[in-house]
Amino acid sequence: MYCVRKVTDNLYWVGANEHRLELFENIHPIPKGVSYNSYLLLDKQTVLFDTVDWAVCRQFLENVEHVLAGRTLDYLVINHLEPDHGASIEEIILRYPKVKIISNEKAFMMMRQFAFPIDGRIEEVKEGDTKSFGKHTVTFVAAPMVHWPEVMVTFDTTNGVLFSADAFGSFGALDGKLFNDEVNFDRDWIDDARRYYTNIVGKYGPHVQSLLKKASGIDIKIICPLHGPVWRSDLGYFIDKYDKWSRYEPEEKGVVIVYASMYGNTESAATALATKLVEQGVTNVSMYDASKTHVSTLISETFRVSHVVLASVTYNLGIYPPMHNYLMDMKALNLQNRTIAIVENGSWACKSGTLMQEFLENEMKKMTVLDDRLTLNSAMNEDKLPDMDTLVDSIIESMK
Ligand SMILES: Cc1cc2nc3c(=O)[nH]c(=O)nc-3n(C[C@H](O)[C@H](O)[C@H](O)COP(=O)(O)O)c2cc1C
Repeated sequence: MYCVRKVTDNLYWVGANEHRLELFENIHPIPKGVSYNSYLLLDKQTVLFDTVDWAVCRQFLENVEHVLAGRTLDYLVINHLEPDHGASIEEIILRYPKVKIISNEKAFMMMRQFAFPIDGRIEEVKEGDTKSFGKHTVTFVAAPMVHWPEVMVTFDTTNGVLFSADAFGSFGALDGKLFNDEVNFDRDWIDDARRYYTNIVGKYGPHVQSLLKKASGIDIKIICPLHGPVWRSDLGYFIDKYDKWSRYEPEEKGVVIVYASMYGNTESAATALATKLVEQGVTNVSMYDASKTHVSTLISETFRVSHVVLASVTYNLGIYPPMHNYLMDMKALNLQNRTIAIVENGSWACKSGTLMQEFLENEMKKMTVLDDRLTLNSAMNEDKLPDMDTLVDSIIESMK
């Protein structure tokens, strides 16, 4: 059965939802699923904007056929070639053999690498080019590394619709809803949207900044991303989040405590520290076990707040592996501009604190490590209470 939604006059969502996939990009858990969005414009000519992942191709083809209602497909615009959007290109070509594909040089190069039969049907565009399909005229805007190097976004100057590729996307299946005003985004979607942005696009903050700069010069009315809700109201809310995330600015003053503990003593110290912070009025505190929390959530939470406490045991003279993995991921995603407090534990040769500090200061950018480190020898005992109090004071002072 087809399942489509009207976005605005002559424009339809023909994407599909995925509920069975465990791991997006075979890394990131998506318990709430994901949508692969594709949009079909019925103008004098018919234009499809991007395709979908192979897993939902059947549903997608049914949707396209339904909206076309007997018409043929004239154009396919590819803003982003990554296989979760480009995998169904060949199927579209097979069904609509006269279709012409509009994209840029890099995307066509990749289409050939992926062995799509595109020759004889390509129309190459570059930054600033325009194309009219009848009533609608679109402009193509390069957005390199707003996830992959070939990415572009397409702006419909006739109705203010921005086909934004992976920008402004979210994890989460739509399940009948389509628009941001049909969901409670701030309650039900923002955490997944943040986890999507920070883990998928987070590394490319400066590139997102340059896209935002270009976008600020155009009158956008509707944002059609390739995943998650379509934005037709309150655009500033989400643009502001993107601006903060891509500048590596925290959204909130708050503390995330990430602890790594084998026998519970470091965890117990982390809980005592959290309690003292809350008692002193810092209530925006969250705690995560590095062993049990997927690193994509740790990353997302670290982007959210201003302060992070890293509490780790020493493990064979090193940092405990899940904590080390989290630090490596932070570095890979270019995360910066946070204040870090360190709690270390060791039963005979405590090394984790110094190693974490060296990593933060030497391998990452603009990380402020507080001087007052808390060092535990196996467990948090009464004699360490003054050191913990000093660390708590230091965190609170740095939040002012
Ligand atoms: C496999 C293993 C390796 C460890 N290696 C070290 C080490 O190299 N140096 C050290 O001081 N403590 C080491 N420890 C002790 C821990 O760092 C920590 O003090 C102890 O596990 C208590 O903390 P916890 O209850 O939070 O796990 C090791 C513990 C385990 C189980």
